[in-house]
Amino acid sequence: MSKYIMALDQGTTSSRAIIFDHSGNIVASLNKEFTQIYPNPGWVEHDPMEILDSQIEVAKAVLEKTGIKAEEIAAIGITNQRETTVVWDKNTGKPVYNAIVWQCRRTAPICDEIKSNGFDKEILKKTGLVVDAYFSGTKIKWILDNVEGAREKAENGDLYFGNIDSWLIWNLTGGKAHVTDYSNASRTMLFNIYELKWDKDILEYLDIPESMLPDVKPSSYVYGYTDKSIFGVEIPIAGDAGDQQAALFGQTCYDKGMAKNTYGTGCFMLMNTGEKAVPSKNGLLTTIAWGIDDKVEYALEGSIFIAGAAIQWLRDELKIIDNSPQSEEYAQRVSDTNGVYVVPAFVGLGAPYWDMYARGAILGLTRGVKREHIIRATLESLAYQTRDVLEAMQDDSGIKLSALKVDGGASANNFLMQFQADILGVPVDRPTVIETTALGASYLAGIATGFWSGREEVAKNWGVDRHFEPNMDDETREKLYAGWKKAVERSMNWAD
Ligand SMILES: Nc1ncnc2c1ncn2[C@@H]1O[C@H](COP(=O)(O)OP(=O)(O)O)[C@@H](O)[C@H]1O
Ligand SMILES: O=P(O)(O)OC[C@H](O)CO
Repeated sequence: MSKYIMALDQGTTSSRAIIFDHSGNIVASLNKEFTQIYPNPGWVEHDPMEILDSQIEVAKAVLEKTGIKAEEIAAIGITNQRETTVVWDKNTGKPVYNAIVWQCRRTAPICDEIKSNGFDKEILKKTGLVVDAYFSGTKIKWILDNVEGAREKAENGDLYFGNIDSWLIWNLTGGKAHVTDYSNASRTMLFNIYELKWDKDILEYLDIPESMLPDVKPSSYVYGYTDKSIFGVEIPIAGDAGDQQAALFGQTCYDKGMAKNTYGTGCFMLMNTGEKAVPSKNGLLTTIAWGIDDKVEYALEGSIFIAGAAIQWLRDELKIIDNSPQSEEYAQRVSDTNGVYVVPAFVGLGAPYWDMYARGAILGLTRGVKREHIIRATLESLAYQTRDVLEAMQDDSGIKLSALKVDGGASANNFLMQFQADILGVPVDRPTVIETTALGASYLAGIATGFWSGREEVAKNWGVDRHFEPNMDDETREKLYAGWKKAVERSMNWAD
């Protein structure tokens, strides 16, 4: 009777519900954008209640739109913007503060202090992460130190911390399950990715009570059931993974050396490194890909903070395009950027630079520069940033990619994908389903509940929509890329 799986994909800019059938095809999808809150320069917040409401609203609406009954949903898979931090009172269910978003830079001074004490080396060794305001640990500390009464409540055991996955699961199960999965835990900067437990030394250093933290479970596992009041029936919640790890799973990168790049708000390249965690020499992160059947697999990750968000900036702040897809048409009206580079370091730079104080820059402006050039340069910046992390990844892993699998909203842009192949000198493969984040969460939930037998079965669903072959001579490629490196240098170490 149950014919479908529903994925709830809670991203940085929108909450999405997608229903998949047994062949991994999208039956229906709905999404809702929600408010981005910028209280100070470099600060980013979300309202956890708006996130929860928008997520439940699209889940109900997608069922209504298709006429599919809740009984026909075999399981729900959750996937989420990672690192974003919610702290709530477990007695009232109310957040004590807005969610502090992964992009938020407010905890840069805490990170500087960690580095000046040399504790960053210990953190890197235990968590695989470069100390940065990106991760949840310092965000929790900031809330406990700055929200009146929060520390006292936390010490009394009244507060829960969660990334968005935990916040959603706790609410969807009617407050029964306070859980997360290995992939999300590995993004908190509090989880020892080798011993697979919360790290007492880091918790002590940051003064975070362990009682706030969720139980860590596999990524494909029945965490609980939706409260009857939501869909009228109880549906198992059986998949949970951070959105980038879910995309790796949805792209069926199940073997060591397989990699994908997701072009959403940010851009995240992950390579499966199997049962071995590979430390990086080049500013990449070592992270948990997923935990299945009590075993974890690891990945190397290049995290780029601003990708599609730069296209939204062209739309919402500069107002030089009406919608994101229009960027493709404008970019193709000119044959190059007229020497312009856009470095979208709006919230600092992630991999491989890790500069919390870098800020955005437009370089190479002359009087002949038109909006088409700026739009094209903004799109090209996604491809240059990807080359930065691909080079680091190939060096760390010793593996040369024969093709790069892509997905996410901005991978629909053909100009960008062709330029990407050109600037990498590596072919780019776009699959038929570019909503691989949601697909991966569905696979995890479907595998846990027997809807699919396992990875071998779902791997058969992957197919190419379009292959982009590099078509640029080496000299042009290297000249353009050298210009990018020069532009990045100018944007670094800017903010106080
Ligand atoms: N055709 C396009 N060209 C360029 N960017 C696009 C295009 N379509 C969507 N985007 C960008 O992709 C992002 C949305 O992708 P999505 O995968 O939904 O992201 P997220 O999960 O981070 O919310 C937005 O930032 C949007 O600007
Ligand atoms: O919302 P996305 O898809 O850009 O993903 C955000 C990442 O999970 C941040 O680490």
